[in-house]
Amino acid sequence: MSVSAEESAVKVCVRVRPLIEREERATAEDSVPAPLYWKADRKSIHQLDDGVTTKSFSYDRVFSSSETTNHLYQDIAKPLVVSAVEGYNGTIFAYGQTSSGKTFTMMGSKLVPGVIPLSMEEVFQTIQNYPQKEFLLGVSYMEIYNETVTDLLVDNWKRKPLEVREALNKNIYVADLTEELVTCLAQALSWVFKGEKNRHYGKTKMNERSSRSHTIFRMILESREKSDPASGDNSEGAIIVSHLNLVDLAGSAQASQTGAEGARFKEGCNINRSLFTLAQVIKKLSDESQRGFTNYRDSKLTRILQNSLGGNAKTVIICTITMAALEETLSTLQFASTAKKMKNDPHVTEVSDVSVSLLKRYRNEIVDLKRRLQEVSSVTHVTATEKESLSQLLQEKDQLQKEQQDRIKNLTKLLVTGSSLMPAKKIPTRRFTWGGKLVRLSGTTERDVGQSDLSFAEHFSRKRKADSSSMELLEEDEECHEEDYSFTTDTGSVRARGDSSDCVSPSGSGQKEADLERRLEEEREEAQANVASLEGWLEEERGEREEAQANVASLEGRLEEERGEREEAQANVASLEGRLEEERGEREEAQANVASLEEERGEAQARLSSLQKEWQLHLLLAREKREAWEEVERLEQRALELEVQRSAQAQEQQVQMLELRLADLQEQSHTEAGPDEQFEETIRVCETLVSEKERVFAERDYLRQEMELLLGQVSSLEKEKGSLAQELRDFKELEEFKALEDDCSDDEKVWSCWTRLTLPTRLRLKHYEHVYALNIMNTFTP
Ligand SMILES: Nc1ncnc2c1ncn2[C@@H]1O[C@H](COP(=O)(O)OP(=O)(O)OP(=O)(O)O)[C@@H](O)[C@H]1O
Repeated sequence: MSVSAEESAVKVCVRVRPLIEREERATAEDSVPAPLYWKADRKSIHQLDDGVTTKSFSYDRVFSSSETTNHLYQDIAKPLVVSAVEGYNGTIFAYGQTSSGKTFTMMGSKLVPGVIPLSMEEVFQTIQNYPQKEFLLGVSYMEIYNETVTDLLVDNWKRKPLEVREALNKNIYVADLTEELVTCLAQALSWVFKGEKNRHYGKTKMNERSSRSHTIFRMILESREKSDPASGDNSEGAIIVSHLNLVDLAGSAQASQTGAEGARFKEGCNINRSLFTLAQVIKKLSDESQRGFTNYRDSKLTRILQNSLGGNAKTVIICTITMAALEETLSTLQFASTAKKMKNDPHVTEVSDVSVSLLKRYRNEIVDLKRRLQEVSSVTHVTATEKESLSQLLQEKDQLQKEQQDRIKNLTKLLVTGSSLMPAKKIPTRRFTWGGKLVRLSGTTERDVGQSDLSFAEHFSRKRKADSSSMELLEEDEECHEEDYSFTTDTGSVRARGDSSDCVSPSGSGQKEADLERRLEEEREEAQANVASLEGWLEEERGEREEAQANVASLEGRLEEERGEREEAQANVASLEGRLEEERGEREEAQANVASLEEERGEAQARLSSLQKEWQLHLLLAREKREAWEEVERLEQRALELEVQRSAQAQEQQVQMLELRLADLQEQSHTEAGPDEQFEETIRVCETLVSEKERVFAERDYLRQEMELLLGQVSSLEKEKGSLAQELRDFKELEEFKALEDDCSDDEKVWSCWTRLTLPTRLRLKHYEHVYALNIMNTFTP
């Protein structure tokens, strides 16, 4: 049966988790409202940046934080569960960062049941809609922890790593995984809870109870059109086998966020690695242009879910997010968008091979036992005396009858039908609590792939070896058929026959002896017939043994093959080790290179710091020089002023002296000399005064010249200072250029620096035939 394109597409929905206490608390500490990076509507999610939408993603459905798990289940999971009952393989898995609500969605709690318990309930309810069909249901629960697959339905002390194998028909199966048969919801749930208890949880900074492993809860459903084994009808109708996988993935997280150390850190690495492989596989499958080989082998998770990723299954992905994370939510949404492009090829799988279907084998066995029971029941009419002689035979017969009846009852009860799940009626039908004991089938996964060749006798001997603790767990639940879940097992279709063996026929006394002899004769014949039939059985058994030996031989062949594979794997390991060795060598070389580069860097840094010191010194000297020049200028100015002052004072003193002299002379001339002498004296004084005045003027001119000379000197010093400052700048640029040339391999950068150099610096560089400058000139200058 093929399905529409819509059904073959993988359905992807997003569930938004409400803010949890940790996020609220962080907000309260900052006393600012939690930053919400996202906004959601019914079908899409938008990224917000300051209230403005920057990116949008669309999915089949987006569940807001106010929508319940039941909403989600009804909308997206229920159709898949119903189609699993109809015979399609189905997988639902939850993906998202740690603490985003995957386990809450898949497992839920007592008050808010998750997708797994809701699906179990749905399976048993849906079966009631198919009264013409009979079902055989099994459950398994496995965990992938640190890349090791283990069985969650066995007790801790018995748990061992399980191997993932590929059957001849290419189906992937987990060898030796327990598959428990269930006949009612309570039983199924009890296995879910048992597995849940055995699962690995741990505390991290992000989640008080973080799943540290991926888990896959699987229900195996076998169904076929109903036939009545009691009536001997053993029509060979096809059997449909489907798997319903309910997967709770561990969450991705950065070690820094979770505060993971030691074992938690290792778990985190393995989780991230397998999620990365899952994302890679999905990416490959969603890219139409990349058709071809998909490597599912890089992680156990993708290998086990191979069928659900681009294969024969309907798949639903639930991505869980929180509005209070940006990066992690973005990465989950990107994963979801990629997964949406993936296509599967779901179809109903029918099996006709008896060895593959447990249901078929049970049916055949029931019919066979019925036939044998009828044969044994054909012994009738025995007298009281015969009873005595044949009591032993009768006991054996009764025992055989009882065993076969019990067995028919047990096998019939394992078949789940719509009527067997009907709510209990008031009419006094005979009810069984479930079979008394659990039938436990270790290694039944082999039947999935047509590998098992166990006879029913083996199954029942295994039943006796069943784990007593598991049985105790279930025995309580068996009682809940009526009270808790209103499911009951109707055994009306199974009736024990042959109870008429107690009937005794009356006989006449005359013929008694003759009758007795006749009957003894008949009995002897019958006994002979029984012996013959026993011999026949023996023959059959011999045949079976031979068949078993053939199976052993074929198993040995497989063992041989596996040995070959192991050797190949060992060779691969050796070659990988070789590569590892090479890589180690390369790493060491790279480390040596890094060390030498480090050394060079150290040297360069030392040079740089010495250059910086030199440069500082240079600056200091330049400053001192500048200050010295300023001081010289100031002193010269001062000297000039003093000189002018001094000469002015000297002139003033001379004038004063001359005036005094003149006054003396005038006084002398009044007292001592006559008019002629006085006149002569006056003339002399005047002449002295004139000559004195000329001398003073000459001196003034001399001083003026001196000052001009000094001013000339000052301006030349000014010029010299300017050229020194320019030289300093050039020197600095030169140093910068040299440093850039040493450190930089980027021509463009060097060129841009070159263009910023002043012309004298460029000329100087050219003048010194600086290698790089010349190169640059040749490369860039037109
Ligand atoms: N839809 C929801 N409504 C209310 N509380 C929720 C919801 N989803 C998750 N939570 C709460 O958030 C916390 C983390 O959820 P849960 O353990 O399911 O996350 P997880 O994704 O499975 O984390 P991990 O990957 O670490 O196992 C739990 O306390 C859970 O009760």
